[in-house]
Amino acid sequence: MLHVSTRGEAPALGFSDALLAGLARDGGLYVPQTWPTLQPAAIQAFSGKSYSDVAKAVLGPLVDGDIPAADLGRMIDEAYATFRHAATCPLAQLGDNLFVLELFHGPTLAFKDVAMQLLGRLMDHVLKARGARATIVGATSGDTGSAAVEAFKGLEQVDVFILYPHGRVSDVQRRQMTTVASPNVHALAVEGTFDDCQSMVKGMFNHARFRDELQLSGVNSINWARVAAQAVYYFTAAVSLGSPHRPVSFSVPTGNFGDILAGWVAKRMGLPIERLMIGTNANDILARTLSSGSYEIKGVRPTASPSMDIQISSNFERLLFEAYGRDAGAIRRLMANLAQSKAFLVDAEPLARIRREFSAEAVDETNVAAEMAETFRSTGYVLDPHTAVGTRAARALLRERPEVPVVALSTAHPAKFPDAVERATGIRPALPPHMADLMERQESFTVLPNDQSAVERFIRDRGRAVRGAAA
Ligand SMILES: Cc1ncc(COP(=O)(O)O)c(C=O)c1O
Ligand SMILES: N[C@@H](CCOP(=O)(O)O)C(=O)O
Repeated sequence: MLHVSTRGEAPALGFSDALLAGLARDGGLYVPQTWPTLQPAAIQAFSGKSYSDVAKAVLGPLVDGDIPAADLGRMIDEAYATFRHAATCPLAQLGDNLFVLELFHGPTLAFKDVAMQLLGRLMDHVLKARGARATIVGATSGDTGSAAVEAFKGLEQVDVFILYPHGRVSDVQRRQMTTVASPNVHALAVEGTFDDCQSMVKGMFNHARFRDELQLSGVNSINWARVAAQAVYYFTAAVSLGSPHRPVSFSVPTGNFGDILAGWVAKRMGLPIERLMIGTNANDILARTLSSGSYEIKGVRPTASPSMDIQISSNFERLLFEAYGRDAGAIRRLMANLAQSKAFLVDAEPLARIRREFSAEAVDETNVAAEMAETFRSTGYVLDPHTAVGTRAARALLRERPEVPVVALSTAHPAKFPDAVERATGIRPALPPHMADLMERQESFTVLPNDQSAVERFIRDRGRAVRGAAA
């Protein structure tokens, strides 16, 4: 199976090449040329299976033999053996037809581990098979970075550079990135926002000489393999609630749109998902876009859910590509408008298509705190502030269709955001034992200006120094 770019001007690539490429050479994002589908009987057969076995069945047709099935299966088993829960991603019930899908039982306590534990193994496997090396650059608002550092630390084939917004991630998130004493891992505190970090990463991919010289690779959800791996938990959750015979809706705390796009992919592959609810925090660009059709960047506001303090939702481009009937020219036009005037207008027909499958709800800071407090008071369950956006938005779906179960994705463990959780609930959640000494560990990071050439210079010098030392 080949993968095509949403902008239509980059070479079509197989799964392994798309995995290493990250961003397409025309600035677009890779998607499979066609969507494989799973028949209802195959989906029903997931009932009672382990998370790893469902992952093999869902990812098999997406990888399509590009990595031998036995190797893929072994890497899937190893990736999910790192999770601390027997079900990998268990469901908990908060109320009538309201469920939370706990995606935070991996090593760094956020949903990113689900894909990243596999991605690290896949990349290492492909690079070793080719006798190649890669320089991974990633932008993070806190969680992708920690998951990437954990998944790639100590690997011989890669140097990892993670850009995060200086002073805008939680202490736990920062320390997860800055206390890993591994020579191939570099935490870069950029004097800017997450959006600045993300556009610098995209800028590096679009700088052909730098990209080729350093053999750049990406671990953000611009990398198709990230989204593919995240589609799996929609299947496990829906099947445990009676799918494919019973439709289920999902509510997803959303920033870069990768997680909810994975739900759309699961639906495209045959999972009967009724609605996909985009939950945003006060950075509500996607909620505004769904209601008005106008995607308009207004500047980021810091919130209690910092990982979602994002304006440029990269993966929305993949949805637009589908909503425009895979018209890459239309996507190039929208993205050129975005680059030029920080806005674009979604045309009426594609907007209607998006609205047929997606709803959106913006949850402001008062309601995020109220959701954490009320949920704790009524159920004893402690939500992290990102998950609270998802459950609050889920309640809006339930008001419309109380008979359809809604699964809110729980994207982070509350201990990653102890200050916000304590303010809302009075409870200060403890870190799990494997991270108990996190606050005492020695930190190492470099502060860099919000300037692509300065960051490129650092990466070029440091990558070379590391490779020199290893030689
Ligand atoms: C804890 C948490 N929740 C939600 C999100 C939003 O997910 P996405 O960027 O895939 O929309 C993020 C960041 O990606 C996150 O770290
Ligand atoms: N919230 C994310 C932002 C990056 O998202 P990604 O899914 O595209 O990697 C983070 O925690 O870094």
